[in-house]
Amino acid sequence: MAKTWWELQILCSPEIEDSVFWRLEESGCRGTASQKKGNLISVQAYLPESQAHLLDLAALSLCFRQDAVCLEAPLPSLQWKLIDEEDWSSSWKQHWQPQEIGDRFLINPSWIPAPENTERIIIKLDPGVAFGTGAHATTQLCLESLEMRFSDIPQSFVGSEERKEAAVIADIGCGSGILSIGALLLGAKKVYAVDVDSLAVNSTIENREINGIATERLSVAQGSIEVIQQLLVEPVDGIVCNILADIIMELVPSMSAIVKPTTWAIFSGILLEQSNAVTEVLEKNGWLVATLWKRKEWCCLNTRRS
Ligand SMILES: C[S@@+](CC[C@H](N)C(=O)[O-])C[C@H]1O[C@@H](n2cnc3c(N)ncnc32)[C@H](O)[C@@H]1O
Repeated sequence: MAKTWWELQILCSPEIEDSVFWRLEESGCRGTASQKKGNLISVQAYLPESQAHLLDLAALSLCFRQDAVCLEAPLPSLQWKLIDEEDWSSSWKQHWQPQEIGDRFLINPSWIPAPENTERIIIKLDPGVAFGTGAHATTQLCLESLEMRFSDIPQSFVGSEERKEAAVIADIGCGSGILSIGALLLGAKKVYAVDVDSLAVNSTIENREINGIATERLSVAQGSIEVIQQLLVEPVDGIVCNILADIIMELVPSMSAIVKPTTWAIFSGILLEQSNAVTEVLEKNGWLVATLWKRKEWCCLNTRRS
């Protein structure tokens, strides 16, 4: 049976854009994108009809309004309508534009010609319904951390074995595959990408093809760390894991099975107020938090084995 989606359109002030994204993410929305509309931000998101009733949408609208009141921002508006599967991707595509991230990346929607006169590394993406367009702070922090890992040795890592030798990487919660592809384009030798969501797995496979990456360099499978463990010949050199804090804390103990003494890891998807709890779990499991990078209310922990 054809799937139907709620198309949500939120018109809000820039101060609450991030909390709107956060609420949408928590509600299971996919394909979230935003664009400027005068002084306001228009945020578009999609939710499978089966996952939300009208009352849920009304509750979501109330949350947006409460957030705005807390932040003393103008009240946002939320409109919704039902659309068919065929319409949702074409509708969403109009709202997503190329975006520069960090010093080196340009995320280019696959249906827009990529610029030729750029020195940036171009990641071509059609995330479909998977998370990972690069619009979210948590993804940006990971891409920037990967840039750092693959750049010349920053002072703080002099003497360590981290950086370019870190060639085999695990991407846990790959979504659209944006981080896997970013790591490979920066010079990683091989990435093992996993996601519990089959739609994300399909999206990563599709984006692997769009970017002309050889199948053997990007292995994609449905599942989580246990799947990587089965596929691995030897421990990984690096891990990227952009999932919510609660899930990260659950997964950390089983990561020990895929690492070696020099493995580094980038953990993102963590709200600032959750960073202490995550750090505690990491330290108990043999990780040392080297740096905490923050953007808006999110943070990303750059770690290595202690
Ligand atoms: C926030 S998205 C990150 C997507 C992409 N890596 C990025 O950085 O934009 C988190 C992804 O983790 C997946 N996920 C959630 N729990 C997971 C688990 N236990 N193991 C593997 N993947 C998981 C979700 O399906 C989702 O695609």
